[in-house]
Amino acid sequence: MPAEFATRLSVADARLRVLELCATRRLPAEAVALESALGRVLAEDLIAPHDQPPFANSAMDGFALRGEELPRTGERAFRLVGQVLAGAASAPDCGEGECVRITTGAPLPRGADTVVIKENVRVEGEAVFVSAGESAHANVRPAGEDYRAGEIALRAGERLTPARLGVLASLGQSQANVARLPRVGLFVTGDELVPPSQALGFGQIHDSNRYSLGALLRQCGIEPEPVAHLRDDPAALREALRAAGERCDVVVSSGGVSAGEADFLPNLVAELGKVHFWKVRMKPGMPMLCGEVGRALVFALPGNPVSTIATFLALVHPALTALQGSPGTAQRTWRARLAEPLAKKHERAEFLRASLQSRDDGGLWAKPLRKQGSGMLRGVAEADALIFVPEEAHELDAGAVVEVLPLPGLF
Ligand SMILES: Nc1nc2c(c(=O)[nH]1)N[C@H]1C(S)=C(S)[C@@H](COP(=O)(O)OP(=O)(O)OC[C@H]3O[C@@H](n4cnc5c(N)ncnc54)[C@H](O)[C@@H]3O)O[C@H]1N2
Ligand code: MOO
Repeated sequence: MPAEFATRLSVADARLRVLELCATRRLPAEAVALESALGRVLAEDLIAPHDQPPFANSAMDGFALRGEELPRTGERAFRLVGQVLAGAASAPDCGEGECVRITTGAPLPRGADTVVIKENVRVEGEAVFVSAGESAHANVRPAGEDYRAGEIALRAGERLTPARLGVLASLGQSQANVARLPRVGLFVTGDELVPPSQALGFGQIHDSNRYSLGALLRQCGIEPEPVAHLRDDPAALREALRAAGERCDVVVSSGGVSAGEADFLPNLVAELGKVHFWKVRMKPGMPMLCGEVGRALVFALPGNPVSTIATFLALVHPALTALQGSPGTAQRTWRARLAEPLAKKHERAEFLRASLQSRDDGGLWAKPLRKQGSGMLRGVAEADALIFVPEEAHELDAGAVVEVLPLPGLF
């Protein structure tokens, strides 16, 4: 195994290295219909091609008139000269002493600058009586009050949420220019693994990482290639890695990356491509490896089910978003207070499984769960978030502010 790769990196350094690697591998843009663009990352700024709203319009159902003519005392009658409903082909003008019946969203008639809601007037034939107390310019939405033509409405790197898809549509876009999704190959390795549908023989366990990892990828909007189960056989692993390196942008694997007699992946990645780093000072997940084979970035994650999830969240998720040009939510820092004191003996950073509680005083509190073993899925299954305990923190009091990484699907 060649020695020229970094090892035992801090989580922060590993993340920086991953982001550097992704910066040189940005995925190209493609046009996608809005219906399919949820969760995708914009590849270019969207400049508003027109004002939004495109014309001044009424915010309420009522009567459009000239605000300067509103009575200061008593009431005043306005002559009703017509109506304009949302979607009408034209609107009558509003002259002195006149008013026009208007509905929400309808263009404001020329001459009018104010809408009085229908609940506040009395209509007698052609006369509309308005009392004192109304405000000039009320209930009018000026053209461009939301977005002005020419301004940046959405920025490259922003993930398309339901509201942002609405913005694109409201500005006349039927497609979004987004980064292509990474093609991800997913391997689970290990002779002990059998599918959940198969009865367990001696020393066998059901393969759970295939489902956890597949679901984590789907929550990133990525449908992985059909998952390959590889035996702990160097020839099979070599061929699978080599082939995946030709067609994938990213390869994610679980298992076979530590120090055991059947842990072949580090040597194979070094042989077929390059190891960027192996081992990160985190618990769980220390043995993870990042390298490249062919055109694919390779993330070989430790097989312990919790280690697999923690390393995915800490380092693979940021990579997947960075490849698409998004700073990503993984980089967003959430803070909470510790619901109970913590003691950590080792020198690695720790990702503790925790439940989150949003208390009445507005504070967010994180309570570590009891099952913290890296093979104990129950800990993550019952958790809302991972508490990040930095390397240097050994004793933390209840109430201490800590960084938390919400598990996908929580927000
Ligand atoms: N002598 C040492 N032993 C170990 C070290 C070490 O540094 N020196 N590191 C330990 C740590 S920490 C971890 S984490 C594991 C990681 O090992 P591997 O990545 O090589 O993974 P495996 O040995 O293949 O599996 C570990 C564990 O996880 C189970 N597993 C594997 N794949 C799946 C799956 N798809 N679904 C469910 N469970 C899976 C597997 O049966 C093992 O129990 O190594 C420690 N050892
Ligand atoms: O790092 Mo291992 O993931 O502690 O069990």
